[in-house]
Amino acid sequence: MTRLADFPVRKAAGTRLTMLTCYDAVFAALLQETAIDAVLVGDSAAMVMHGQPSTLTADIGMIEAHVRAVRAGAPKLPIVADMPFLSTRTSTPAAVEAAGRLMAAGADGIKIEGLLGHEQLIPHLVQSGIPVMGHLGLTPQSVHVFGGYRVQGRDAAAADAIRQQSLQLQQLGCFGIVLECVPAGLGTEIARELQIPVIGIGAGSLVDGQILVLQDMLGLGTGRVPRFVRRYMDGSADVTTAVTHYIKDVHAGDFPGPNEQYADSANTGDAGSNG
Ligand SMILES: Nc1nc(=O)c2c([nH]1)NC[C@@H]1CN(c3ccc(C(=O)N[C@@H](CCC(=O)O)C(=O)O)cc3)CN21
Ligand SMILES: CC(C)C(=O)C(=O)O
Ligand SMILES: [Mg+2]
Repeated sequence: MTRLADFPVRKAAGTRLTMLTCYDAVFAALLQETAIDAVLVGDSAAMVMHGQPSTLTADIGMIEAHVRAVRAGAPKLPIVADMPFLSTRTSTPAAVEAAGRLMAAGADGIKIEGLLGHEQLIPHLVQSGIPVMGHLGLTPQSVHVFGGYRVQGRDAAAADAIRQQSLQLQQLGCFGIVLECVPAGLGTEIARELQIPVIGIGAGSLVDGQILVLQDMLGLGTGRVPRFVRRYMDGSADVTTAVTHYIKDVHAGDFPGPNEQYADSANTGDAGSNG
């Protein structure tokens, strides 16, 4: 595990950083025992955990509850928490209060989608003691502006805008940036230009680290997954098989067995409790 403050050091050392999303205490405890560098309590929780069609319904209370759960399951795991849709857009005091709630819930830093309109907020948060991660390329909170979850930065002008914005995020004090769904060549160039690590998701292999949604890589999703996902487990099939076995065992009277129930008090001499 790596402290968020060490992210730029890790880049300088040349070892790739690994992140996954995490929304709950069970997976947090499992991930803390691996060599994962940090987890993201992403606003993708709205889609993955709450069944919503986009991330727009995530709010500060939702992210805060998931941060609390992850921190409860993993006291030492570095946690980055997403600032949800519009939480940075109404005013600086509102954004500071929202970020403060995520930090108080156990986050070690926060992630903000996009640069434009955040030029004053990002250094203010960093100066206030809150490590900030940037997020460029496909920023899902702008799905309705993009007109879908599409690859970003395909033409020269768009690629240049993302490149300029990544440099600006570095100058504003971000400790790293997530770069989502851009051509691999653009990912490579941005990683080469920045001193802070570029954590890619659909940005090719020549960036400084990778992040995926945990349920996607475990095959626990229900629908279609993006092209950039590699499946390391067939989670949905394993869960269905286990539940099918349980139903079969109950119907057959095989569950519970002798060691999966309690003996009668009369037979054990246990007088029981009257409290
Ligand atoms: N489960 C999950 N995984 C994610 O990676 C994820 C979320 N949810 N929710 C928030 C965003 C949305 N994301 C997405 C969703 C879809 C595509 C997708 O289907 N992309 C097309 C690209 C098509 C193109 O422009 O060429 C693809 O075919 O991969 C990409 C990122 C990434 N994030
Ligand atoms: C996909 C990652 C980068 C994210 O922002 C999320 O899971 O919300
Ligand atoms: Mg997100």
